[in-house]
Amino acid sequence: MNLHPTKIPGCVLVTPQWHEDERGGFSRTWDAETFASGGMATEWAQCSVSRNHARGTLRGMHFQRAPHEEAKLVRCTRGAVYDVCLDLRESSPTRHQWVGAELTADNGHALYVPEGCAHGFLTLEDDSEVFYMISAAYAPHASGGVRWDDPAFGIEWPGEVRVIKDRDADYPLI
Ligand SMILES: Cc1cn([C@H]2C[C@H](O)[C@@H](COP(=O)(O)OP(=O)(O)O[C@H]3O[C@H](C)C(=O)[C@H](O)[C@H]3O)O2)c(=O)[nH]c1=O
Repeated sequence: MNLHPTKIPGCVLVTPQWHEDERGGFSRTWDAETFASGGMATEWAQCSVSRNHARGTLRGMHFQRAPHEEAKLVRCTRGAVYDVCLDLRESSPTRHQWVGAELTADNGHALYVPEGCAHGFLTLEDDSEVFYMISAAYAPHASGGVRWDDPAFGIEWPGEVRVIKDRDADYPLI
């Protein structure tokens, strides 16, 4: 497993280090010691999965309000998604900046989204599935969101948004 810091402090691309033999390959996807060395979550409160029927499905941009902020390790376990971390931390030097990564079942890449950032993804294939490891218990009353297409952020999505929940489409512009 390799950690690749991004321009957003605390947001890390995690890539597999395959141990291959005639059967295939094996790679670590998370371990407490490595994540601790990177200042990342070493405990998880829940794991969740998101299934998406169609290419062009957008979920996001979601965050959890204090004291229920979530750190997330997000990976695509079927198909492909374009995953985005958006920095909303008041004191961050990269506030309102974003990073994106193509996560696919084939590449095995994962994006670590630190607390205080919003997260969202656009599916790039039909029947794409996303697996989350999340550092805090689900707190629906603390959920919030910002617009995927807010010009204040300028997120460059690599495809048409064809399916989006009204709740997500109707978040106010900041
Ligand atoms: C997030 C969540 C949802 N739910 C239930 C609540 C609803 O009945 C149903 C769908 O919830 P929602 O529409 O909020 O799911 P998404 O739009 O995929 O939300 C997620 O999408 C973005 C991209 C994220 O990063 C978060 O993981 C999360 O906000 O699952 C739960 O029971 N537990 C949970 O942790």
